[in-house]
Amino acid sequence: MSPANLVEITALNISFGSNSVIDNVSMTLKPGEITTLIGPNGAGKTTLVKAVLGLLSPTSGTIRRASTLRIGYMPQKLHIDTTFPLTVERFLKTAAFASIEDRCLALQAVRAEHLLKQSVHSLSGGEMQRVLLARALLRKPELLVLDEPAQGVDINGQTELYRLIASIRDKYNCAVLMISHDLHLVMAATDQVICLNHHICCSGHPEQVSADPSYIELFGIPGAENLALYSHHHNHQHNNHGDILPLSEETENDHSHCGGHH
Ligand SMILES: Nc1ncnc2c1ncn2[C@@H]1O[C@H](COP(=O)(O)OP(=O)(O)OP(=O)(O)O)[C@@H](O)[C@H]1O
Repeated sequence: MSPANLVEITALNISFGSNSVIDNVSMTLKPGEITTLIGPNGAGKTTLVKAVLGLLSPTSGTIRRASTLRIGYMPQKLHIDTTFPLTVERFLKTAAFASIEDRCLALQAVRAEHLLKQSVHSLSGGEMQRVLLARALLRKPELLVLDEPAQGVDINGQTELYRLIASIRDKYNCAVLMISHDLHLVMAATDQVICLNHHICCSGHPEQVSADPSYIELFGIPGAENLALYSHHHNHQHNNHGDILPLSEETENDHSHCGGHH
């Protein structure tokens, strides 16, 4: 396995009985790279994520993980009994062995330190997702796996959440693998898009995928137009002081670069 990769998936097949859900999928996850899985309902996105997490075994093919890989997982939704009194602080304590400092740092990273003493039952959709994200960060993950992180979050909150995910990637240099249906919102904050419909229909940088005929066939032209509208052209980068710098030829051609551009 290449030391540059955190996860290497080769010719993966997963079937449930005669139902072939994952068909010959190969992909890699690298530190500092955000990979977004898109695809229609039932395409196998959750199945693929479960396989990456080690919760499902391949029918054939291989999944190699870097030894001692630490994974932080943010579930789509967490059902907490509303009769059970639970503050954010207690909720984070139940999740992983972590010091008070770690819990505060994780909450700071998601800009939710003010919620520490609040009941989890009183949080808004966006606040709850940020607390779930903080919980995933407690493991100091090298790979962060997010299953539809913006579920139940209003449109402004969604944009902010995806920005937050990109800033967490920058800060921790972790890989991010996420499932998303918010195609137009996610495009600006992703390095690699994998369009899955059991097999990989197309993959690559957001701009490439949104122009791919198999993507347009799956999601239609309006979807593609939206993406073109929202897709982010990296025509500059920033130094550590926030000054705008022209792109070097190398970075201009490499949209998966994860340095100071936005
Ligand atoms: N444990 C299982 N046993 C049998 N079939 C399963 C199992 N898990 C998933 N499937 C089937 O595999 C297919 C893909 O499911 P999966 O949840 O991976 O899709 P998805 O792309 O995440 O869909 P959605 O966008 O609707 O969440 C579905 O037809 C589902 O019924």
